[in-house]
Parts: sequence; structure tokens; C-alpha cells
Amino acid sequence: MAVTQSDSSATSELEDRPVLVVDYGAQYAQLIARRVRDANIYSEIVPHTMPTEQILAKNPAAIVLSGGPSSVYAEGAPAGDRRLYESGVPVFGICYGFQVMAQTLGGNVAHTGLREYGATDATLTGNGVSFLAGTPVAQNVWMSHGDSVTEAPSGFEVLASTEGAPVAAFVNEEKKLGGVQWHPEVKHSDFGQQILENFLFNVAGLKPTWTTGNVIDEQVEKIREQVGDAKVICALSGGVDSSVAAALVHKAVGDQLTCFFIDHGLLRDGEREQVEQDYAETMGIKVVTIDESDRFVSALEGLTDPEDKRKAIGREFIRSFEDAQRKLVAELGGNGEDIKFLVQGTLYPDVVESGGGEGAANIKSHHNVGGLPEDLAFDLVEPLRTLFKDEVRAIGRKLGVPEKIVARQPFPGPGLGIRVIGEVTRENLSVLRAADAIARAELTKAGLDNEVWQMPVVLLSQVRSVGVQGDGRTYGHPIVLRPVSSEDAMTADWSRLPYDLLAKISNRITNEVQEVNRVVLDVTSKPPGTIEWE
Ligand SMILES: Nc1ncnc2c1ncn2[C@@H]1O[C@H](COP(=O)(O)OP(=O)(O)OP(=O)(O)O)[C@@H](O)[C@H]1O
Ligand SMILES: O=c1[nH]c(=O)c2[nH+]cn([C@@H]3O[C@H](COP(=O)(O)O)[C@@H](O)[C@H]3O)c2[nH]1
Ligand SMILES: NC(=O)CC[C@H](N)C(=O)O
Ligand SMILES: [Mg+2]
Repeated sequence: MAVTQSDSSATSELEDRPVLVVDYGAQYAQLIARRVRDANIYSEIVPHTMPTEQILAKNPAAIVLSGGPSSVYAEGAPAGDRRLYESGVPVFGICYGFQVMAQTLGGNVAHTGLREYGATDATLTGNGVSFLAGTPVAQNVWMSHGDSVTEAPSGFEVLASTEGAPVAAFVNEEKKLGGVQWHPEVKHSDFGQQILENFLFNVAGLKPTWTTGNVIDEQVEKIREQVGDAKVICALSGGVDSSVAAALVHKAVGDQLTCFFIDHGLLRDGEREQVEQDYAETMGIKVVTIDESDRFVSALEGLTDPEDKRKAIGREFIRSFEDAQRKLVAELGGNGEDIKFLVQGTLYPDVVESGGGEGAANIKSHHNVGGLPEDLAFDLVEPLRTLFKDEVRAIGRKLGVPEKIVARQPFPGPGLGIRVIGEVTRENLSVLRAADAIARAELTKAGLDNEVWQMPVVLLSQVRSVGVQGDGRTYGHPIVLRPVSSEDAMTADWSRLPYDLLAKISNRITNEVQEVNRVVLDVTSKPPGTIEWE
């Protein structure tokens, strides 16, 4: 396959020494890890329930403590551990993390009655600006707190204050400990990235040596270690994540890999042919297509609850891979035990939304994480599990995965199954498929494919409305257009597509798809909506 050599500058020191983000149940833990990686330093998240000795055993280069919903003085709140701060590892606290550091080291945290949410003016104080170096004396920061540090621990210098937080940032340079009350990880904090980098580079003394090339080298090594010379199968959808996962595994173990693309009958118009063609043309990886549409459509019969549908789809995916595994084993003349590794292109958002983050709620069971059956017999190989889509795209480009695949808009594994609201039947699928094909064709024609993150087209099969067509009454179904813009699918906004384009799509769908007499536009951001409707 067309693979370029990645940097081989990964050293075992880097590989062994991540910056650990301790997650206190934050909304933004994954964003913090992401910002650290943006600073070219490898980062991973660990739960706050992990014992200190286990955290330190991971040999972290530095630790960042996240925010969290608790109050440090409340009963049962996640507690700090002095040993963490006395270990010599640099620690940076954010919001709850800042408060817990203050409390543990003898400072004071109180409910002052002065809450701050959203944009807040901060003023730098003190002589040495430390990790606030290079940022203006008055700056806009993003806050989200009800408690405040009222007294810094002794030996700490206060670096900034706001109206509601007299101690809004502090540092002990010598001990390499510091923190802020605000959220430097969100884009709305004006100098957030710079502040994090100042701490990591200047206070903690780290070097920005991690790149996507390092991920490639590290993952290739890990994959080799995990699978040895065993055969491996990959769940390949033709999407960005599984293509990049397949390219990584292929780089690691070459022809030990066979990819299976499941046609579950929930694909879009022309998708199967497109995937087969793209792979044959560009990737040079063996891909076997399996037609399983009967299996999936019958498993979905009678189901209308989104979670039931997702779980059924997750289960049938695995059953399909088990069949594929048996066939491959028979072909190779071995026994079933020989192939136990299944590669999936799972990303971090799939994991958090499935409730896999520390204390994170289950929003929806992604088929490849929360939708997996309990009796899963495969050992999963998921080299992208801690990453976000744009990071995965960068890795894909570095591996030489063609732009056509890397730049593709995401399409969920459960496919049209979660875009038919109500029961999934062959009839409903064919209505949705026709409407979706029109919407996609017009978006492409308007040259806007790269402007939108993705545009789900949704059929409300349980809703009917009255219309008039050809002077006659119709009683048809609505189609919803859900174009969104996003950076990482964690948050999203609805895309302001040109009215002419929307009019064209609406007109064509109602003219060409008989069962549809109404097209509506979803103008909800995420949150509160999610991107998909189920
Ligand atoms: N039709 C399919 N056949 C085989 N595996 C699939 C199929 N659809 C999804 N998968 C597996 O489920 C994983 C998660 O799907 P998901 O849609 O998140 O990723 P993707 O399709 O690889 O990328 P993208 O987000 O760009 O669509 C995939 O990476 C792949 O391993
Ligand atoms: O492979 C997948 N399996 C799933 O079960 C699944 N559910 C949602 N998605 C995709 O994930 C991103 C976030 O979607 P939501 O805002 O709807 O949660 C969007 O890009 C969705 O298309 C899925 N992908
Ligand atoms: N975002 C946070 O970490 C909040 C910390 C704490 N719950 C407070 O309200 O002050
Ligand atoms: Mg997909």
C-alpha cells in the first residue's frame, strides 16, 4: 500500500512518559488531553479513582488535574493525596483540580457565594508571572465555578485574580506545582493554549517532541506486541477511522491482516461499490465484502427504541465477524482459536458517549463500544481509542491514506438504521436512501462537502403530515436535514447552508421521493442535540 515512512524519532523515554490528565468527572477532560497533544506532548486520561501509586507507576512526565462537579469540602468528594504533590512530578490543577491542590497542601477553599460562569475578566498579580508570562495583565478567561480558593497554600505565589476568585492562579515554581481557577483548555479562554504550554515547557521543563509520527511508531510497536504472528481481522467500513486503523495494522503486521466490509443493508446508495472501488484503487489491502443485509434487517424487526436498535446492530456486527472468522479459518485450514484479534476504528468520542469516560453519562451506545455483546470472544485491537477525528486524519495523511478517504465525512457504523426514526424496514430504508442520495449529490454539486462536518438525512417514519401535490391531498413523511459543523464531534453547530441549496434539495426530494411531502432543517447545536437523531 501507499505508505510513507513515519518519523522514527520516538524514543522509549517519550513513549514511557505521558502527561496524565486526572479526570475528576470533568466535561472537558478529553479536551485537556487534546490540548496537551496539540503542544506536541503525549497525553492520556486516567480516572481520579486510580490510586496514587498506580498513577506514579505510569511514570508521568507531568500531571494535569481536571475540573469536576464536586465541591472539595463536600462529603464523598474526590480527595487529593499529598504524595502526588510530593513525588516531584510537576502538577497543574484546573478548576476542581486547582481547588483540590490548594486544599490538600494547606490552603483554603470556600463557597464564597460569588459564582462565575462563562467569560470573566482576570487580572495578573504578583511579580513573577511564571506560566502566565507573555499574556496581558488584563485578559478574558472562561470560568465555571461556585467555589473559590480563598488562601493559597504556603510557599505558593498568587498570579492572578478575578472579582469572584481572589486567588485565580498560583504557582510554586520550585516544586513545579501550579494551577488556575479557569479553563485554559476551552477555546474561549483567550490565552489558554499558551498558558498550558508555558507550564509544560517552562515550569515542568518538558520538550515538545511528540508528533503524529510518534503515534504511528508507538502503535505499530504495540500492535506487533499484541498480535505477534497471529492472523488479524479488521472491521472496515471505508470510513476514516477504520481505514487509518487498517493502515496502521497493515504497517505493523502486513499480510496477517484481512479486512471485512459488512454490507448490513443500512448503507447509503452506492456506498458498497464506492468502498470496494476506493480500496481496490488505492489501499492495496485485502478487503472482503460480506452481504449480511438479511441478518441485520430481521434483527431490527419490531424495534423502535434507539438503544435497542443500537444494541441489536452491535450484536449482529460481532456475529457477522464471527462468521467471517470461521470462513477465513476454514480457508486457511486452521482452527478457530487462530484468529482472535479484531481491529476496530474506535475513537475517543465513541468511548465517552458510550459512558466509558470516568463518571461520564451514557448518551448513546456506539455499536463498536457500548453496543458490543457481552459474550464477545474477540480481543480488540483499537489503536485510535484515545484520539479525536482530526488527529486521526493527520495520522492517516502521514501514513499515505488517500485524501479521498481521509477527508470523507463521518458515517456512523449503524448507518441508516439510526436515521430511520421508528422501525427499520426495507421500505423505510429505500425511502431514506433515495432522499439521502439527493441531499448528498446537491451538497457535492454546490462544492460544500468540505464546509460541513457531515449531514445526516433523517426519515421520521412515525410522523405524517398533510400536503398537497398535483392538486391532490398527500399524507406523507417528513425528511430532516441535519448539516453540522464540528471540530471533533464532541460539540457541533448547525451549518448555515445557502437557502438556494436548501430549496433545491427540498424541491428535488419532494418531487422525486414519493413518500416524502415535507423537508425540514434541524437548527439545533450539540449540546443540547446530538448529531444523529438516535
Ligand atoms: N459496514 C461496516 N463493516 C465493517 N466494519 C464496520 C462497518 N461500519 C463500521 N464498522 C466498524 O465500526 C467502527 C466505528 O465506526 P465509525 O463510523 O465510527 O468509524 P469509521 O466508519 O471507520 O469512520 P467514520 O467516522 O469516518 O465513518 C469502524 O471503525 C469499523 O471498525
Ligand atoms: O461508528 C459509529 N457508531 C455509532 O454507533 C455512532 N453513533 C454516532 N456516531 C457518529 O459519532 C459522531 C457523534 O454523533 P452524536 O452526536 O450523534 O453522538 C457523529 O459523527 C455520528 O455520525 C457513530 N459512529
Ligand atoms: N468546573 C469545576 O471544576 C467546578 C469545581 C467546583 N465544583 C466549583 O463549582 O467550584
Ligand atoms: Mg463510519
